[in-house]
Order: sequence, then C-alpha cells, then structure tokens
Amino acid sequence: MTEQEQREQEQKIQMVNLARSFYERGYSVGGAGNLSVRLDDNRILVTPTGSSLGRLVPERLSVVDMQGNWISGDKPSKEYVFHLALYQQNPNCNAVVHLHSTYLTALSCVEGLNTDNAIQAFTPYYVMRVGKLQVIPYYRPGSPKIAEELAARANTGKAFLMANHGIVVTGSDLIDACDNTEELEETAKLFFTLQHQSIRYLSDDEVKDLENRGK
Ligand SMILES: O=C(CO)COP(=O)(O)O
Ligand SMILES: [Zn+2]
Repeated sequence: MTEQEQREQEQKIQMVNLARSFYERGYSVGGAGNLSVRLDDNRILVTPTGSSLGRLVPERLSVVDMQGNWISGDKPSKEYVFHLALYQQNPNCNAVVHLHSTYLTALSCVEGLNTDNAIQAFTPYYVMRVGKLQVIPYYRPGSPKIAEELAARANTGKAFLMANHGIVVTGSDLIDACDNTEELEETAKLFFTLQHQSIRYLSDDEVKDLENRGK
C-alpha cells in the first residue's frame, strides 16, 4: 500500500467512526445527513446516498472528483454538489458536515431569523469555533440551488443554516468540522433552553477579543 493509500484508508476509517459517534449520540437519525472530506489529488470522500451515519462501511464510502464525477464506492450523497461547491470556492475548507440535528433543525424552522447571523453570541466557544450562523433559503434536499447559495458564501463563514432543513458546517479537517458542529448544536440547545430568560449577550468588544484569539 502506498503512503497515499494508507492515509486514505485512515481517512475512511475516521469518517466511519465520527459518523457512528454522531448517530449513537442522537445527532442523526435514519438516513439523514452526510459528511465529506478532501482527499489528495482533487478528490472528495463522501458518504453514500441513503446511508445511515451509524452503519457506514469504509470500502463503500463514495469518492468523487472536483468536477463531480463518481470515481468509486457506492453512489454519493445527493448533496455532494453543495459539498463540492464549498471545496471549490474555499481552499481552506477540508471537510463538510451536514446534519438534521434536533436543535439546529428546530432553529431552521423559526420564522424571521436574522439571515446574517441566526444566533447572536452569548458564549465564547460559539465565537471561537463558529463565529456566526448565516441562513440560506429553503430548497428541496438535493437541489442545485443549495450549491449556488453556499458557493456565494463559502468564504464568509463556517456554518450555514438551511431553512426548514438542517445545518452545514465546514472545518480544516473532519474532526474540526465535527467539533464545530457539536459546539453549534449545543449553542442552539442553550438558545432554546434560555428562550424565556433575558440573555446577557457578549458585547461587541468581548466578541472581538475572542475573534483575535482563535480556539
Ligand atoms: O440529508 C440528506 C439530504 O439533505 C440525506 O441525503 P443523502 O442520503 O443523499 O446523503
Ligand atoms: Zn439534509
């Protein structure tokens, strides 16, 4: 096995393990959600369409090239087009997570969200990991319009709430994208938990101080 093949095998096993962990902790149900990661040679590893995140198999994960040609594995997720759009537009994006996780999906169904940032910061890690949560309009799952919306915003943030659908989060690698997603889901959970409280949001200065520090 070449070094590249070895690394690719490790990335496949990592995807299966992280996806199963999401599934086991209730972040995904049924066949919902999809993950992808950038491989060498302009190729993308993506979860197959219709697959449960709890039961992925390394050898069956799909590989597509940057033009969207299906190279190997099972048929790729119907959302692979929007995953590709993010990789094509943003060279720093190396992994993408899409989930219908409960609290973020609940938030995606709320009327009148601020589409520039659906959650104003009230905890530091939200700022440090994600920063802001833009909202893209509703399109049916698999619509090429989702890719257009994300391509236009690919360099403006890491997290995108898809109205009445779920969440898309990017990262520097798959672990980073998964950690960003978990932080965001937790933030949405806190947001609903605090619904009837008056929240002390972080001030602009407090947010700026965090933005300059990274995570
Ligand atoms: O979440 C999904 C669609 O938005 C799941 O689709 P796939 O099973 O094709 O990945
Ligand atoms: Zn979906």
